[in-house]
Amino acid sequence: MSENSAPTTIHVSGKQPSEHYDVLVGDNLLPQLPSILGHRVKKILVIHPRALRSTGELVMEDLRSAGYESFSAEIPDAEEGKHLQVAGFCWQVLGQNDFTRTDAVISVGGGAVSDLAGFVASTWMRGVKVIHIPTTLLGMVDAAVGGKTAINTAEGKNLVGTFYPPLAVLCELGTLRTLPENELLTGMAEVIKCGFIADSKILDLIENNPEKVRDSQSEVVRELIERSIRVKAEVVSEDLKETGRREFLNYGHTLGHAIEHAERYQWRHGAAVAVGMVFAAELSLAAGYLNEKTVDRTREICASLGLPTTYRADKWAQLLETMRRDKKTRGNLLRFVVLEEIGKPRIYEVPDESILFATFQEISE
Ligand SMILES: NC(=O)c1ccc[n+]([C@@H]2O[C@H](COP(=O)([O-])OP(=O)(O)OC[C@H]3O[C@@H](n4cnc5c(N)ncnc54)[C@H](O)[C@@H]3O)[C@@H](O)[C@H]2O)c1
Ligand SMILES: O=C(O)C(=O)C[C@@H](O)[C@H](O)[C@H](O)COP(=O)(O)O
Ligand SMILES: [Zn+2]
Repeated sequence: MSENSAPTTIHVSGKQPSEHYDVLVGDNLLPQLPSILGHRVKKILVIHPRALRSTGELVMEDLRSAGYESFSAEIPDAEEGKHLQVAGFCWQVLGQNDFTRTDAVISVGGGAVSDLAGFVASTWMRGVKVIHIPTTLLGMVDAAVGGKTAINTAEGKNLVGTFYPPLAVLCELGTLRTLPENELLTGMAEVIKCGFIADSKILDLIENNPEKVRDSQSEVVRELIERSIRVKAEVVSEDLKETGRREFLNYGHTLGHAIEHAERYQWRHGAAVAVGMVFAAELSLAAGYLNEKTVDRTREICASLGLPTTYRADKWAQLLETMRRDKKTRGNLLRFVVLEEIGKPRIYEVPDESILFATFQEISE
């Protein structure tokens, strides 16, 4: 793919002016930062993990040459970064450097970084601007878009957070060059999710391009990124605060988050979501909505990318306990996103927990 191909702009809208922003996908997007930030911003905190130190420095150099005062906060890697203490460290850096309400935060990293940085920006002085520069596939197609921010607590994943739309999202495709293959493939789980809940062309593209789908710089991966962002942008533009349709983006996540918690976050989010999607497809079948062919397709497409499709049988009691704290739960009522058919998700209110256990037998080893 040419490094100079024109960027694609996908607009996210909302009820308030602050809920409108662009997601840019392409190469050499950093020069656009000053026009996005505007002239009132003076100081910028760049939040990144150690693995993205050199990319963070590049961003800071660009900002300095554009006249901004820039600072960095290097945070622990991956899920270790989504902790209250890490947010506290970032608030300290903002405080010690006299950041005011007109200053800004930029995240450089995967979904763990944009979740944490978004949370920090939304709470510092009750909200300063944030721009996300996602450097993983998963960050580009999902985490950096849509305004959900989060940290974990001992009891579960993403239990504390805010809805806080960014000022912009810059998906620099070149940053994916250094992404390990496992990160690219686990990110594909969220792409597959978009395929099942909204855009079946995504599934065709993955099935028909087994090699290109593993090449982060291929046209196929770019198309998958853009299609997935469009799915997410469309949903969150209508329902930022998850009062309805946004719950569909949680397909595969009820069990997925419980697996991440059971594994003490040693599994990647996308890997856990892959198992969660197979479970959700089986539950859709057990509930009488979905056909067996689509369940098989779910298993096959995940397996074709090396994503897990089964989980430990002995963990059921722990998983069920954690799922009771899922954000879709209402009182004692567990609620799952299921499919009627591809592109037609719906909510299933679990009438009797025995159906969950029976479904788990279909995916446990
Ligand atoms: N807010 C949302 O809407 C939303 C949506 C989906 C997922 N999430 C969250 O996102 C997180 C998962 O995101 P993720 O899969 O990006 O994981 P991650 O942020 O943990 O990054 C995965 C790994 O890739 C490394 N990395 C990142 N970019 C790299 C690059 N360009 N080159 C080399 N290494 C690189 C990171 O250092 C890390 O070790 C989870 O915490 C999940 O809950 C949030
Ligand atoms: O954006 C959303 O809404 C999603 O559900 C997207 C998910 O892929 C993502 O993992 C999200 O962080 C899960 O949110 P949560 O509310 O279940 O914590
Ligand atoms: Zn997710």
